Amino acid sequence: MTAPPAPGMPAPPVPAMPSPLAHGGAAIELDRVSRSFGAQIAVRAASLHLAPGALHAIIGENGAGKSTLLKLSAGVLAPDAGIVRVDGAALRPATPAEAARRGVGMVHQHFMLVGSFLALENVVLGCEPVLRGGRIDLAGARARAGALMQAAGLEIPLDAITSSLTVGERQKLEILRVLYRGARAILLDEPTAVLSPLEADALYATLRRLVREGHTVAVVTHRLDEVIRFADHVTVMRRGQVVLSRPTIGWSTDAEGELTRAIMGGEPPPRVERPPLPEDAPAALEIAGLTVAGAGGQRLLDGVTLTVRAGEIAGVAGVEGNGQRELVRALAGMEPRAAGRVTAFGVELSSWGIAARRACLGVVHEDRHAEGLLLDASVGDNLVLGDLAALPRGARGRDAEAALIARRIARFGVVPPDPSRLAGELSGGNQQKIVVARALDRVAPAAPGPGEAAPGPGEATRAPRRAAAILAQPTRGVDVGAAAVIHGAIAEAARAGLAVLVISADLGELRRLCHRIFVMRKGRIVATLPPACSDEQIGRAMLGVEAA
Ligand SMILES: Nc1ncnc2c1ncn2[C@@H]1O[C@H](COP(=O)(O)OP(=O)(O)OP(=O)(O)O)[C@@H](O)[C@H]1O
Repeated sequence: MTAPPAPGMPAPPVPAMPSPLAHGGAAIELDRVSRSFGAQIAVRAASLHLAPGALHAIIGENGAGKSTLLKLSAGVLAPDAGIVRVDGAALRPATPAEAARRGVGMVHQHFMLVGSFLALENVVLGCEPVLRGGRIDLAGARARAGALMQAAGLEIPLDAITSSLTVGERQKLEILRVLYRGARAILLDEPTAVLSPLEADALYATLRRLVREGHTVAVVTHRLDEVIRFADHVTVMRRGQVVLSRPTIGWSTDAEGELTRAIMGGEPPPRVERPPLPEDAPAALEIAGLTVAGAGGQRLLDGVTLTVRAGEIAGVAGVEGNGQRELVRALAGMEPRAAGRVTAFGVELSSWGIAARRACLGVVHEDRHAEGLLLDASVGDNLVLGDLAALPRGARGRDAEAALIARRIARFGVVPPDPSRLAGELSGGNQQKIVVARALDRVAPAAPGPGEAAPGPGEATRAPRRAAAILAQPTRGVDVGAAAVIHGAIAEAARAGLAVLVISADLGELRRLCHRIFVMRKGRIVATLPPACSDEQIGRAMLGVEAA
């Protein structure tokens, strides 16, 4: 046993514990790498060096080839031409297993976790430590995972069922999985798209810590403020090519403008502002006492009461998992356990079937894969899903359908503009454009379709008419240009007399677009704030913290 230091004597230095993180970083080099999918060239002769000890940001328009570039770096895809090298040696075979063996791990845009497993089981899945006799050494795995969490600054309840974790926790779990496999290079595809600003800051704190340990970190993102605040090096891709790769120091004072111009190859689009709200605008969407009980009887949505007027854009802010998903599902008629009243221009929706509800509300759910798209169906089919029966009788048929699809593709700039492609083959941002195009163009077409009349506020109707757009995370994963198009369409919907409810983790988006911001916490509306409020005010309401 060591004797305690004598009074007044300095304590002897504590020997530094070796970090449980794998040592050093893996240098990844892409040397004139190309990759096509059929006739589509996703990455074209791209060269890039991802150096250890630095955080690299990869940015660019939707469909520019960023995810493909990351997958090539992690052996998920093999290049058609060119070479991927890890620590100077070619990555052969180009498989995820070989990349992992060489210290490269990837966290995908859509998580790859088994929901019914414990978090710890997901950490060891595929590389389970086995005791003599064949039993899995969960105690050993827990100790190793715990040490890694501490070293990387991650907090994850390892004994929780994975499906009960928040999105932020699942994201951390994916990172822990990669570290557990000894990764020295971590490549993350749009990791912050699903995170609140606070969670995103915490993620970058972890990534910066890994960089300090000498790891290589690369992040694909659409959020330019993150690039400016956290990245050491930025690479811009356009149409499959690397068009710029440079350190982030030395930008002019307008770094965001410079990055936007590099991404778009031209001037950024003008910002969309909220349209004026007429003083006498009538109530269009009224929600009274909307409640959703969970399977265990707990209230996921707890008596939500709010009114959105015709022409108003109302925002909903909140830490993810505080009832936002249930609110959207209940409004869409998808929550059998929902109780309460929802009326559209005075007509109670529960008395109408799902088709009538769909004609009256355009809804975008937060998880486009689970609730928005048929990935194995064509882009065209996805763009008009649920709409064809609602077309006026004289306007049905193949030509009308093709015209509707073409209009939606053009209006929202879906790339490639080919209705026959499978939705699952489009880049994430272009998939997002499809779900937003379908919802918004249904209730607020750019120009009224054949036989359609634009909704005007006020008059009494027998059946519910187009009344509202409910949009959860409408610009998640889309580039600057596409976000401007979507914001423009939201403003048009409001000008056409619809009530618009935007649920978003992007507070800047809410403050710019909305006339009022509701804050949700534990299934309730806990505050209603003006758009001029600060992030701090919204943050305090989100967390239930009283003002000092
Ligand atoms: N599995 C696939 N099959 C067919 N085409 C694909 C496939 N994966 C990607 N592509 C195409 O390759 C191009 C680049 O896609 P990628 O996902 O790399 O873009 P991205 O820059 O990551 O876009 P986003 O920001 O929207 O996620 C797109 O045109 C896309 O449609």
